[in-house]
Amino acid sequence: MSSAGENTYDVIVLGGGSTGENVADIVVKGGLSAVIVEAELVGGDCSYWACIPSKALLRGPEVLGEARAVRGAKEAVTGQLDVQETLARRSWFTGDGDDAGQVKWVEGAGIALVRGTGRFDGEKTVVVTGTDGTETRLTARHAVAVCTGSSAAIPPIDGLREISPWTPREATSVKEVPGRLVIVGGGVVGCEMATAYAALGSTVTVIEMADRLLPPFEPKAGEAVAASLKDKGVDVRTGVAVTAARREDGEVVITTDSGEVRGDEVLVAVGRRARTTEIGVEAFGLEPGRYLEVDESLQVKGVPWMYAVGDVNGRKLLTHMGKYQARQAGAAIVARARGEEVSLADWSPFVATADHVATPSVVFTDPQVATVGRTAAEAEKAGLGHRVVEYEIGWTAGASLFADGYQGTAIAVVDPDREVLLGVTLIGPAVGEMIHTATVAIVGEVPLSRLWHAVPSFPTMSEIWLRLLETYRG
Ligand SMILES: Cc1cc2nc3c(=O)[nH]c(=O)nc-3n(C[C@H](O)[C@H](O)[C@H](O)COP(=O)(O)OP(=O)(O)OC[C@H]3O[C@@H](n4cnc5c(N)ncnc54)[C@H](O)[C@@H]3O)c2cc1C
Ligand SMILES: NC(=O)c1ccc[n+]([C@@H]2O[C@H](COP(=O)([O-])OP(=O)(O)OC[C@H]3O[C@@H](n4cnc5c(N)ncnc54)[C@H](O)[C@@H]3O)[C@@H](O)[C@H]2O)c1
Repeated sequence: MSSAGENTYDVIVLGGGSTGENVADIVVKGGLSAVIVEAELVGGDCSYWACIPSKALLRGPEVLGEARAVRGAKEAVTGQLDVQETLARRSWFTGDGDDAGQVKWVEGAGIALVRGTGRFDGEKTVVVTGTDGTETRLTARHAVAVCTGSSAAIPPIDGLREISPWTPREATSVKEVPGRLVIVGGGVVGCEMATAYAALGSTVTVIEMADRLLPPFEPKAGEAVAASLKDKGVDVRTGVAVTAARREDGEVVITTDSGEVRGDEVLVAVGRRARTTEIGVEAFGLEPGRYLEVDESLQVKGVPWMYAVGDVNGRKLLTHMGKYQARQAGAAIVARARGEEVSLADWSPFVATADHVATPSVVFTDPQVATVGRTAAEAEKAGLGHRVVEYEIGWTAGASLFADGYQGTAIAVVDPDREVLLGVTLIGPAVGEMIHTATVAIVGEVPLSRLWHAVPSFPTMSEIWLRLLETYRG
């Protein structure tokens, strides 16, 4: 191996996904120098194999569904989804795997980039091995931010790994739609991909081991998504365990505790694993393959110069939360480099408090599921006093204008002592754009008595806020 370079930066960012890019940007804006080490594509999973391509695949069917739900417009929708154009639009968004645009952004932001696979080689030191075997040794003056993300988990099911199942990467970068797709896992990826592939023309089977789809969400969310998937011809099997998998005459055969399912491909969507297996964290007493445990400023416990930000710490596996953590960790790194005090109190500029109490997410199924904060079950588990308020979104004038026969539910979990929101779930078409209102109310701990003065415009779906408050008052 040759040694191509020896470089010192204030901060090394290991992994140039959406999280790593943001850590580097914040520390450079704070006056420090930073280098990003990236093994694959700058931009990471979100840009090429996750959020962006999956949402691009889902948007066309969603638009058609919205048009078909309005009398007068639906008569104009006489054709079917154009599958090739849908795939082409998806590929346009991912740049067909070319990260030149993001590299340009990195350069413009004043961040150095070293391509290759990084591994710790001593305190604050990372050795990067390029594809040609060249090694570059990088040293950090202040911090190394581990932003290596997560990869698809493959459960230890007899024969499954051997049949090279699809992971979300294959599902989101598909060039040819399979006739029959079996999806193992009815969580967020499973439900979104079932929605997309049903629209793209596949015959889809979803196998979920829990007793409902989207288990961590309010039960009505999984029920509504299951009903809609079934309407679209998807075979939804809940409470079913997969016991074995094999390929037979070009087919995949998935054996479950209640019979066999056959398909052309199988997508495994049962969650994620931390990408910490081969980065040398064992040298610092950390366990490879596990999520890195951090304090509220995203500093790795027991290793003060190391930060773990984004998916790799396992706190919230969402792009926007990784980027939020990046802003907080970046601010903490800059402050500590200046010798300034870093407050770990809730909501300080250096901590990721929203991870615990106000994480929003939108599942882009039909109907959409938009949530923030705690579900009723989570409030119960945390021992928090709570009252649940529900209202049918379709009863608002805004929703009834948005779609004929609009079906949807709003669920608010309220702290009855402080009279503030603990959590909100919205289930229905286009609710994703409404959830930020709830995020602001929860982060701001806005009392319901004050929220009463936040008057929603008529006739918009936001009228749901007034209805929820009226229902709470009784
Ligand atoms: C199908 C799917 C759809 C999703 N949709 C959404 C969505 O709509 N909204 C949302 O908020 N979230 C979504 N997510 C989750 C989201 O993709 C992740 O939370 C996000 O990508 C995490 O970003 P990250 O930067 O922490 O990790 P990553 O994006 O995984 O980036 C980590 C980077 O580190 C690099 N790396 C790893 N190891 C090394 C090493 N040793 N040396 C150098 N580089 C290394 C990798 O190559 C990678 O580029 C989705 C996930 C999936 C699977
Ligand atoms: N729109 C979004 O924001 C979005 C979209 C996709 C993914 N994501 C993120 O990516 C993460 C990973 O998504 P995911 O769907 O892979 O994980 P997930 O944790 O959301 O769902 C995995 C599902 O698989 C089930 N399961 C586990 N083992 C199984 C088995 N052996 N057989 C059958 N079912 C099994 C679980 O019960 C669970 O319902 C999500 O938690 C989310 O944070 C977000």
